[in-house]
Amino acid sequence: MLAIVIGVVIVAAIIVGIIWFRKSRERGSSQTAGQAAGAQESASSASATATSVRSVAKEAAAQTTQAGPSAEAGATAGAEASSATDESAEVAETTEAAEATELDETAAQSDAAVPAKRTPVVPDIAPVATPTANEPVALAEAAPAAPAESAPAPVVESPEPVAGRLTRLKARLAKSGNPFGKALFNILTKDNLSEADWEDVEDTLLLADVGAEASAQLVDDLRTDARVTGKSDAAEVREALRDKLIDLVGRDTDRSLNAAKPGAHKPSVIIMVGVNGTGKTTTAGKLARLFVAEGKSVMMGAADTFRAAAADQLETWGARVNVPVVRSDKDGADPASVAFEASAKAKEANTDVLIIDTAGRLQNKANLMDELGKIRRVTEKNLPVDEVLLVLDATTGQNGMTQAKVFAEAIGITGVVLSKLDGSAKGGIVISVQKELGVPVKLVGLGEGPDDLAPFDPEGFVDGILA
Ligand SMILES: Nc1nc2c(ncn2[C@@H]2O[C@H](COP(=O)(O)OP(=O)(O)OP(=O)(O)O)[C@@H](O)[C@H]2O)c(=O)[nH]1
Repeated sequence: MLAIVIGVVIVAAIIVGIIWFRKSRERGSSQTAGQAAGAQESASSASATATSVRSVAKEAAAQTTQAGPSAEAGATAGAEASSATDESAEVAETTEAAEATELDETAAQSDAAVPAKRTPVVPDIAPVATPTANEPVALAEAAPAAPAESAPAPVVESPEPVAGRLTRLKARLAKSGNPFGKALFNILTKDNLSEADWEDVEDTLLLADVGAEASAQLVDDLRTDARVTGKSDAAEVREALRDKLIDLVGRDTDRSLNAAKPGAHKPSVIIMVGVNGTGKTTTAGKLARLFVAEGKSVMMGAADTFRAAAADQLETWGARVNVPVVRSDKDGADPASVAFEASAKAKEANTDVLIIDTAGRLQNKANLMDELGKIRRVTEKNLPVDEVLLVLDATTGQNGMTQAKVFAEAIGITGVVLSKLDGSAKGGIVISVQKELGVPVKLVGLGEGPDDLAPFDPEGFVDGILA
């Protein structure tokens, strides 16, 4: 009996032991499962962070993809136009590209931090980020060099000093087929001048476009001068003739440009007028150089909107001596609006001189009056007009005189530029134009070279035509 009881107790103890062992095993495995779930959660959150960084990286990479071609376009535009807008666009695009690269690297680092979840995502990033991020960076590095290569700094010239220009050009004047003074001298040094010789003197003057009135006056003066009629030596005849010619040209006339006078307005405005083809644009360019040679600051206004190439021509002249040109990009724009803008800009920049080029091709006097009057009026809203220079082609002689009078009536001129005197046999126009228009010849054009414009000097001119 005792043995049976002991056996039952042992069996019960074994059963309790088994139950306890099982329960404790179950508790242990649920803890492990919880820990496993926690670990899984952290892994997912790390993965989420990585995914969000990647999505920023993707976005940046997408911007980079867009930035690629536009940066290229920007670089090209910058090279061609050196536009500030393009440059800043380029800078912005370049920054985006660099940021994209940076973000991409960050994303890659984050990925590296969660190797377990990274494997399926990496191929997503890699193909997008790598090629597109690198392209613009390469372009960005190349971009600053591009404008320097395609737009070399223009060479700025130093114009020839003004003093002595006419001396240099005197020889050209003598060779120009213009030495009517020399023809006169040859007649006047003959012995016993006959009436026919005096007629030859007058004809020579008329052919040289001295004008009827001035020619008759000169012949009278010479006939009464004992140094000429008294059959004295050649040197005396030459001296007498030289004196008379200088008097006729105007020995003491004030020929200085108003802009160069003490107390000139600043900016001092000069308007160039004249018939088409006389050399207005060329003279405006040469005149700018003349002022630059004197150390003055200059601006030009391209109000010749009639001839399409005139503004380009003026810009080329300006660029050579660093003189800015105000122009319209539209062909046939209102010349008065260009003059207005030019005078406003010159005033703002406080330049010493503003030179305004105008068109010469006007059908009739009413048109001319309207256009030139308007140019003058709108300019005067900003600045007073100190000078109106009429450019007269010396080769056209008396024909040009009629047109010159129309311009003088239309706008009122303060001086004449006699262009193309180097190729003219009609240098006498210097005398007749002054007599008929009542204004001095202030400048002469003696060639197509940039510095072939000189202040008119009566003695130098007479010496040139007597040589
Ligand atoms: N030989 C010589 N040629 C000159 C001189 N001045 C101007 N020219 C030439 O004359 C031609 C016409 O000059 P432009 O300046 O274009 O004439 P423009 O008056 O502005 O002409 P439009 O705009 O049509 O009214 C050009 O070939 C110039 O080189 C000069 O003093 N001597």
